[in-house]
Amino acid sequence: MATRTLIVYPDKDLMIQAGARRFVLTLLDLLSERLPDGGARKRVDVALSGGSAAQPLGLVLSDPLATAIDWSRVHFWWSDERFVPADSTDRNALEARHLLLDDLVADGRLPEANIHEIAPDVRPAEEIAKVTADAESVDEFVRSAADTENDALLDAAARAYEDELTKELGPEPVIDLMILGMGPDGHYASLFPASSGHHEVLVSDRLAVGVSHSPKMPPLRVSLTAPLIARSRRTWFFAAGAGKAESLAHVFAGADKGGDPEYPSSFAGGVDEFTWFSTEETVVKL
Ligand SMILES: O=C1O[C@H](COP(=O)(O)O)[C@@H](O)[C@H](O)[C@H]1O
Repeated sequence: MATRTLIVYPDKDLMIQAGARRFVLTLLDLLSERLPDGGARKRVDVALSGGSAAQPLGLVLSDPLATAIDWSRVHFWWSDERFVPADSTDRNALEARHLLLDDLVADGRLPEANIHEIAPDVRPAEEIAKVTADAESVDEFVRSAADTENDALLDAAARAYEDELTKELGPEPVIDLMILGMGPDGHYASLFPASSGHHEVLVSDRLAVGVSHSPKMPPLRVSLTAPLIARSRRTWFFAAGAGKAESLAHVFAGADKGGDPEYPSSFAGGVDEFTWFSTEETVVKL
């Protein structure tokens, strides 16, 4: 495991700009890397996240070095996804498509087949609205029927993603560059604190899991699991804002003790690199 490195910028804007440059240069380097046998690396697998960790993507194409990237050898995955319809603005994949991927696909640089999205919710809108309401019903029978339906769909989506990961990357998939964000409660991907009733961060026998009743909206999600995230070659965290200062301190303290389910980001890591990018106001409690 790589030792944790912390980089603290004066503000979020600089963190995002530096993140975009670092992303371009890292992709270029990974694609140009010579393997021990002298051969070239065939592909680079990147996992994206939503929210602030996605923001650098919007600046990538303005970097002059971006034209040197052979995007046909880059594959995109997600650390987590909101289980909503494909055209919902809540989709992390849609956000990344708008920020970067659509342009690359449109001009033929990135094959659509290199974009590995987690399945969306394909139920009709009225059915989603009804099941969503039922899942919050005071009637336990109604609530349990809604949960059963949602959980089955989430599990099917998680298993389909596991199948795609193993089909593409073998039985022990490893992501080359894992890009994560940390929420103010210390969650990463869609792995939430234990006190919110969630224990998915402790799941060790799956590559991806379904998450229902997420404490952050929308309530249905699919997430990569902690062991898969922790064995990524390079892992980057983006965490900015005074509202994340308390959690960041707990996450670092938890990580030093092997992980704290109350602050799930404490379970993350990287094999060759593990770097946190943050801002002055976010590190005040460290
Ligand atoms: O809901 C989510 O939140 C986390 C953190 O988002 P941030 O905007 O506070 O950085 C994000 O990394 C994850 O992908 C997303 O689904």
